[in-house]
Amino acid sequence: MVLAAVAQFRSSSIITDNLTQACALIKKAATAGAKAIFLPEATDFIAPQASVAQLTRSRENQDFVNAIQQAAKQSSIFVSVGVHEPPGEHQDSRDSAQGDGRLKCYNTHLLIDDKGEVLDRYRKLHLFDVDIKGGMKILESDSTIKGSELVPPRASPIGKIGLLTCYDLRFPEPSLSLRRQGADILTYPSAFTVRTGAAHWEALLRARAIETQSYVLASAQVGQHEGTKRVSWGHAMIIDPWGSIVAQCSDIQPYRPTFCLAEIDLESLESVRKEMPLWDQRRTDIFPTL
Ligand SMILES: O=C(O)CNC(=O)[C@H](CS)NC(=O)CCC(=O)C(=O)O
Repeated sequence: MVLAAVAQFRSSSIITDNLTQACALIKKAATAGAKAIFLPEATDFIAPQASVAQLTRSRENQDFVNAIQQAAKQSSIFVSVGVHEPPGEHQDSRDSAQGDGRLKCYNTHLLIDDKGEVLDRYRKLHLFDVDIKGGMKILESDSTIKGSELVPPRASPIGKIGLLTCYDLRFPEPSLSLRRQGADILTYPSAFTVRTGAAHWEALLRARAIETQSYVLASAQVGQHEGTKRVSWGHAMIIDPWGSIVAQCSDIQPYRPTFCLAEIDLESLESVRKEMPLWDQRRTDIFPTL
């Protein structure tokens, strides 16, 4: 069995501050014995929409990913982290089809190994464009280009990791597809809103764990993001393949950067899947295979 750490903290618009707290958590999780740590969506910064394009292209933001890679290497730990990624170097031809002249970014989930190499780069497929009465109006697509592919699960010391992000949680298709491709662990670095988080966060995470019979690791932004109207729900947690919440970060205020830890037990994952063989029972004669 191996330990995984799932982080919870509040990113501001100061990239260097966010880097400092992320690196401190990486080190601490490694010292606690974790083989992988999962940092939230937008760990690099959360800022007003108007500054997203500029911050995404800033020097500090380039340095951010390099420094996280160094930290992973120094502490010999896998790191999953959500960042704003400028299109360009890794741009694919479909980006231009979505372009409307505005500078945009990808909402990218990076998986970095214990040598500091970026193994995978998943770009959020579903963008959070909503207008909720009593909640928030957010148009993520104003600043963000949607990704165009799912990344196959990646082998790691804690098992095969499937990469998703935040709002993707509401769509069962990518989690079913990742499970079919061999994932043991689904990861949802997030920044849920308070209104939708209170109503849906835990239910959705547990549903994804139960229906895929996989671990679900859900890191989260928490609290009020300075200079914006945004408040994040927190409640970062780890759910096992039976649907039990096996670890959860504190909800005591004032919020401090923190993580929760849980053993990833792939043997019990296999017995859950064997005892209730959902994958052999799927009606692929009636429903399409995802
Ligand atoms: O880029 C950033 O600044 C960070 N990204 C986010 O906060 C994203 C897009 S605005 N948030 C969500 O997807 C929340 C989903 C949610 O709350 C729900 O599904 O209910």
